[in-house]
Amino acid sequence: MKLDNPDDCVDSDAWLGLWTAFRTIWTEEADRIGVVVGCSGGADSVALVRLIEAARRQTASPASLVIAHLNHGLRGEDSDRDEAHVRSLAEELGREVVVQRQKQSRQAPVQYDDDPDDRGGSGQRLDSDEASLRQARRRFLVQTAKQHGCRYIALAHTADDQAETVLHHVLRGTGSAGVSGMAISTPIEIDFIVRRPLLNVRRTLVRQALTEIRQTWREDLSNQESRYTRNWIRNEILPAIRQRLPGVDASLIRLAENQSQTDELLTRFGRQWFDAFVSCVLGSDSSRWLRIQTSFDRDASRLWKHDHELARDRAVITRGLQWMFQQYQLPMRDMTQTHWHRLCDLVLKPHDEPEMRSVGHLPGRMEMKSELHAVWIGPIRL
Ligand SMILES: Nc1ncnc2c1ncn2[C@@H]1O[C@H](COP(=O)(O)OP(=O)(O)OP(=O)(O)O)[C@@H](O)[C@H]1O
Repeated sequence: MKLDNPDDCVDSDAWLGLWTAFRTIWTEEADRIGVVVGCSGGADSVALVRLIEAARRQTASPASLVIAHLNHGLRGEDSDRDEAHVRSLAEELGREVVVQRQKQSRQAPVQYDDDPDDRGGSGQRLDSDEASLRQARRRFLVQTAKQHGCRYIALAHTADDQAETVLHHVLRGTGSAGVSGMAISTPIEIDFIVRRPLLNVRRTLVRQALTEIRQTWREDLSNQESRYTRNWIRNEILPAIRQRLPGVDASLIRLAENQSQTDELLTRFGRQWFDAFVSCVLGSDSSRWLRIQTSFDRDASRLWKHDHELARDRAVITRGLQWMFQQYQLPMRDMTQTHWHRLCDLVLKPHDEPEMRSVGHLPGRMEMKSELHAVWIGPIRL
């Protein structure tokens, strides 16, 4: 069966169902934008490559589609077979493939704004190993997008991944952002957008569709082991809950949708708060400091003058501070609830003397200072 065009697969109900769900998110506008697709060789990402390829051909779009695979090399020959599978898929489609073999050295974790699994604490060591792999993939995908002039990075997360993510966050303890799960579109590193066009699709539909169109994929057998908390939730916890509450996945997904609406609103206020109250100041030794205005006397904060309560709302300030950390790429991974509370308290109640005083440290060897009408954080390297 030829797979270049979705019309070639009309005899597959599952493929058509998958194509329709994909097309509600991946519009014709998306066809005109260069994309890097992260492909592990697994069912979901193989399907995503096929779908984006079909969309490109349907609209005869010349925009690039780069297939990117990071070979972590953790499963010996099995990893090499995954890589070979991705290479042969790219060759069959006549698309460029970028493969990188990961060096087996530990790199310092880097926080990415949109990775919900990276929010809210360190968790167990194994889980943080898994988070490091995910971060290495993100670094690689962003780098590939930069090198190929692509704006989109497409990932194949499904509705099942969303349900697992939300439950994982709830069990581990999370803020509102964690309960929102993953978004269909998230900006990353200013110039790029992570797209998740399969986020409303169930994993079973993907597999059924691939089987019907006779497209093979690689099965990562290590996913069946429950060593990682994420796999344990996928393999043991969710199936056990489903036996008694068959609608659990839908409930978790709905919870994420509802929460993300509230969360968007909070982020909007948080950004406005940041714009009104935060400025970056060059220190005497050419280091930089962030100055957080705590009074309403600047022109920029006029917006907030008529709504003092909102400007002093803890949730808004905390979100504004988190936005500030993202904008200046400050190390957020090691920030605990206690750090956020401490910062928030300082902003709400700075010292009432005019002299600046050091009032503690933050992760990443940063210092907090407080004075009348302002809190300072730094030094930071830009
Ligand atoms: N080794 C990899 N190289 C490039 N991209 C990857 C790699 N592993 C995963 N991705 C991308 O990141 C997404 C999320 O990763 P995750 O580990 O949750 O997926 P997965 O279980 O490997 O699923 P699948 O490959 O079936 O999509 C994948 O859907 C895929 O788009």
